[in-house]
Amino acid sequence: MKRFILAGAVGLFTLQHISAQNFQIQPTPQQYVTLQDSLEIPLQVSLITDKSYENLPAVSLVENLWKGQIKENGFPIYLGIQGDKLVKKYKKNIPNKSEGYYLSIEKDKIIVAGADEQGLFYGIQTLAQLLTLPKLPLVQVTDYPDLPYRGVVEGFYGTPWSQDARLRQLEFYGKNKLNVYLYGPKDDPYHSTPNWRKPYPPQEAAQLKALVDKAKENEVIFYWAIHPGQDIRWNTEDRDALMKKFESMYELGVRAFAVFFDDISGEGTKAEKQAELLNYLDDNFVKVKGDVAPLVMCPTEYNKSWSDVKGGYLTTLGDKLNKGIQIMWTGDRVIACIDKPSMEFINPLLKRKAYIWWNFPVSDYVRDHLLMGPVYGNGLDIKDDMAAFVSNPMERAEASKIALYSIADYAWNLESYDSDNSWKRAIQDLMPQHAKYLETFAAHNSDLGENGHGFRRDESVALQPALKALQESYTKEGKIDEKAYLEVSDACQQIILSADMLMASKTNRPLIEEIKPWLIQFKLVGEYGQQVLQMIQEQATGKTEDFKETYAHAQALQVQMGEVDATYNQNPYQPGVKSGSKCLMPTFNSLFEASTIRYNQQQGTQLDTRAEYQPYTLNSDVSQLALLPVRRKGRTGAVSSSNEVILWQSNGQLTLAMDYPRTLGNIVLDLGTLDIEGKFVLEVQTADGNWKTLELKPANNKTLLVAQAGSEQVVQFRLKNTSGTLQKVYFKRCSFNEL
Ligand SMILES: OCC1=N[C@H]2[C@@H](O1)O[C@H](CO)[C@@H](O)[C@@H]2O
Repeated sequence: MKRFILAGAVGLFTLQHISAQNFQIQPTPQQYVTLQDSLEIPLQVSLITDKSYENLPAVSLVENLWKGQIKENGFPIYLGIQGDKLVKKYKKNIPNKSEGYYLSIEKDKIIVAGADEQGLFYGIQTLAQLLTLPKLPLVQVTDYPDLPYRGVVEGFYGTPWSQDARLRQLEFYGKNKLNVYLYGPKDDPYHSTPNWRKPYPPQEAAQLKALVDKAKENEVIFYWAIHPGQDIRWNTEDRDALMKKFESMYELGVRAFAVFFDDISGEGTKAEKQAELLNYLDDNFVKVKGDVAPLVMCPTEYNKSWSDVKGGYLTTLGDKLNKGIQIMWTGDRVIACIDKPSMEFINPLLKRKAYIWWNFPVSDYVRDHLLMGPVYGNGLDIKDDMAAFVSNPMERAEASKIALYSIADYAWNLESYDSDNSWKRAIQDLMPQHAKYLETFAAHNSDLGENGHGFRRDESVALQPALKALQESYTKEGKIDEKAYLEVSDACQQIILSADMLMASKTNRPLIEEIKPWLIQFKLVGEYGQQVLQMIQEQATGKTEDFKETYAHAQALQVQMGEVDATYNQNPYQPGVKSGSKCLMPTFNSLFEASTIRYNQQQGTQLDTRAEYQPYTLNSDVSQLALLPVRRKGRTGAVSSSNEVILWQSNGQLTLAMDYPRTLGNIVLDLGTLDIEGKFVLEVQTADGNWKTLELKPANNKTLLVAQAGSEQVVQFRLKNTSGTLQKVYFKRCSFNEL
């Protein structure tokens, strides 16, 4: 951010943190100048503004800030928009940028002048933030966004956000200067196949109307998206059905529309047809209505790893789609940070700036993890390369706000973005009373764990050196690094304290309710860490009589963690509750095992040394399957499912190997189709090394297939594409149970 030091008649304007708390305006403004002075917050104000602004969101916002204290002879606040007589003399101060504003707080008046009505609204939002300080600092803020569209696409798989969660989100977007919300929850049947052709029933329609109104109040463009591709027919009947659906949404007040063609297969994936349909909508709906925002579309090839440039899908869209239509892009992979090379690849193909759909903090492919860490990894030098930056969040709306706060910060002012500083402010904003505790929780609940996309995040960053030192000194030499020991021990205390304080918090209950399973687990992780620290201490100092009980206590905590993981959040994809899974738990488990091994050696005992054990190993030469994690719960094993279409090459295979021969019961598959005859073969290798084919039978009225593994012990099983050609299937389920 550019800050100015101006010396002038009224003395040196110097920069200072406006108040002790290192207060910062959010998002970080392009320029602000603070004077060496402040004023008491005016108790009564008078609004001087053009008559026609009465119903503007900006004016309602000011009226809310001084509820009932708007009086004729109050402290004057001038509200204007570039071109008004009222703010004529500030003409040169108002940035010539859409959504820009100039805010000046002076001894005898406040001026808020917007480049447009959105800018005026944002100037008031900034004023609202300054009003949270004890006194109003004298400032001059000249501000505007780097990107024209910034916001959220509710585009994840899983439980759609509730009405209340969405209303809170829209308020949050207003406060953080995010101006776009794209409504596209995959599991809303009226958004996607098969009911996209039907109008919303009255209750849902009323709820959507309420969202549209709330969005308007917060200067957020409410995009309603449709996801017709899985069963759309390229004929006038479906085209008219789509127009009719758009019309019904327009009746509800929707003035911005999107068409998503992601994660589909078959007829709907044809670029020429997609372009033809969108141009038709553009010419016959958007342009006819005149008050509708530019169309946004999500392509089927929405990331580089899936695009076949020579195949021409992207260039067809780039060449044929009307120039005003925005085209979304998730980057080099489904889940990837966005940088200059990514933009240099896609923009020439689309012949326009890509509209970035950033798949973070979405967690619908790692549903047992929370993504509460800092937002980092996107380029700070690409503000002129993107048409938009919208985030696809977690199905947990409140928990997503840590990331969304920073995404707002990044997208408004890329060059000044500082991920760690922004993350801390996001946490402070979400839970002012318990920021310290929420920061402890968020710091250790940020990585995704192993996943099919291979996307990872830092976790437990501040504690990593101590964890590493403790683990190395003990596992290698049986010695205890005292400094590291104390640091980890304090951290475990902090973890337990934070979990308890957050679970009992009276503020932000919606957030606490969302993350409660993870808070329960987090506390157990802290307690487990304490017991493991005691185990290595007792083993190293020869306190053998205590070791056995501490060991038993640690095991009891392992059992409880297993039960939490088996009880909460039991979705069919990545069930359970993982916490501290990248650094804390692996370290504690390795110390548990190492101290038990040493104890057994010392005492000649046979205590079970396994902390948590994974007997199944996945191997695959199908790239979208190769990294999928395998989970074991009790006697059931399951490969994590994928949301997208799998390009399964001919002879491609997936194998699941056992650590030693085991007797399996059923093997259950769901490839999104029953038509696998002559396409896929399932075989098992028995302990004698022979392979035998298993018969897969439909198991329900959908696409589930089941095979009996037989009574012999199995070393591995394998699913192979024997069709001789590429197969496009889903990978919704691959699970098995041990007898
Ligand atoms: O259009 C981009 C896109 N569509 C899918 C895909 O990204 O992966 C996301 C993360 O799994 C998922 O939430 C989304 O619905």
